[in-house]
Amino acid sequence: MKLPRRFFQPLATGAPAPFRELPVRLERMIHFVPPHNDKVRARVPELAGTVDVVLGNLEDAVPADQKEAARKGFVAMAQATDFAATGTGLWTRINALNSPWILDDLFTIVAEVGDKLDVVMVPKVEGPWDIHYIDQLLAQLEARHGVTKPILVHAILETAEGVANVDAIASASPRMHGMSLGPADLAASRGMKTTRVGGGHPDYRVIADPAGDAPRASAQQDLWHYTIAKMVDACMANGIKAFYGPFGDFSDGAACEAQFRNAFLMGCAGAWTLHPSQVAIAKRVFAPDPAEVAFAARIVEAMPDGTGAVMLDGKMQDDATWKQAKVIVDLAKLVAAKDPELAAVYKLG
Ligand SMILES: CC(=O)SCCNC(=O)CCNC(=O)[C@H](O)C(C)(C)COP(=O)(O)OP(=O)(O)OC[C@H]1O[C@@H](n2cnc3c(N)ncnc32)[C@H](O)[C@@H]1OP(=O)(O)O
Ligand SMILES: CC(=O)C(=O)O
Ligand SMILES: [Mg+2]
Repeated sequence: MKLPRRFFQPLATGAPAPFRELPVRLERMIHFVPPHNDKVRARVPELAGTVDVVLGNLEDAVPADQKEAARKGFVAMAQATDFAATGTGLWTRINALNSPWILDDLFTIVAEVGDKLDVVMVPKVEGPWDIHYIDQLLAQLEARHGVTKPILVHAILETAEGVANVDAIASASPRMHGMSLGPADLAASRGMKTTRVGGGHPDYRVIADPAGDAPRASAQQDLWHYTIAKMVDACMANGIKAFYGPFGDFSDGAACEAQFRNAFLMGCAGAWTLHPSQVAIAKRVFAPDPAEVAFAARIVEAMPDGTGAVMLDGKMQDDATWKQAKVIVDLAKLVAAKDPELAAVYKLG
């Protein structure tokens, strides 16, 4: 374990000091772009104003013979658009630590566009040692290329070993931005019997006790509940953010919305969008319900210093519900600052 006083020291001479607190940003969706696809990449300047984060994906879903094209495409798209002008995050997902591509990914991207990059997403993180490696390497590259803003790290939770080490991953470095569930690789790593990318499974259910000859009620359960809860606790305990990952069935918007909403209610800040049709779903889900915002605002107003006990509509409010209300009101303010339509609905001062 590193000494507490050394935790926030830069890991290379000339590298920027790590953030003490994460920058406050609205990240309802991390929109995946395949940078080797010229047609999709050409849309990025227009897309950037409509999503909270644009991520250039270099890992899975990019064929091995297109890895170099994806890397070059990412550099081109990062150079072509002023993401900061619209408050849009620019992220990349690099290849895995054991792949032949990761060094070229980081060496090229930090050299070419390190000053524009907000977050590096690292796949298949198994334990804190993976984060320490990336942390050190990024510091060396930041120093070499004069990058002045620290590049953050986001881990994908997608192996059984990673889940076992989730707390240690979350606290591995002040560079940690957050974590996303990777349901496809995680299912494979765990030996789960599903070919789906996220979402439920019709055979994962509970069944009511028999009651005579009546048909027994049965309901599908959420395969990801345990992992999301564990990830949210690890992230929030360490002041970083949790995200649902991808939902692979683009044809089933309702199921995507239900899965995203469960994650939102459980504490996640956002989810991945792989297809344009999922952006509107994420916008709908990862903004608080206007009726909840109105009630939360009444709680905050009724308890100006956040202490005591009051009754609102027959419901007891105290210091704890004030904190719950603050979560909702603070998020609504963040959303309102970016979305004039919701700002008009929320009517927050
Ligand atoms: C398990 C994991 O690791 S998940 C993360 C890895 N996976 C990814 O990153 C996949 C990202 N998404 C994609 O690459 C694409 O959506 C694909 C290849 C899966 C499907 O693409 P298509 O077959 O073109 O889908 P579809 O025809 O429905 O697309 C409709 C339009 O949206 C565009 N589009 C599709 N995906 C995207 C995207 N992610 N961003 C922007 N535009 C997109 C298409 O180019 C198409 O444009 P057009 O109407 O002008 O022709
Ligand atoms: C998100 C991801 O990479 C996975 O599900 O495997
Ligand atoms: Mg994966």
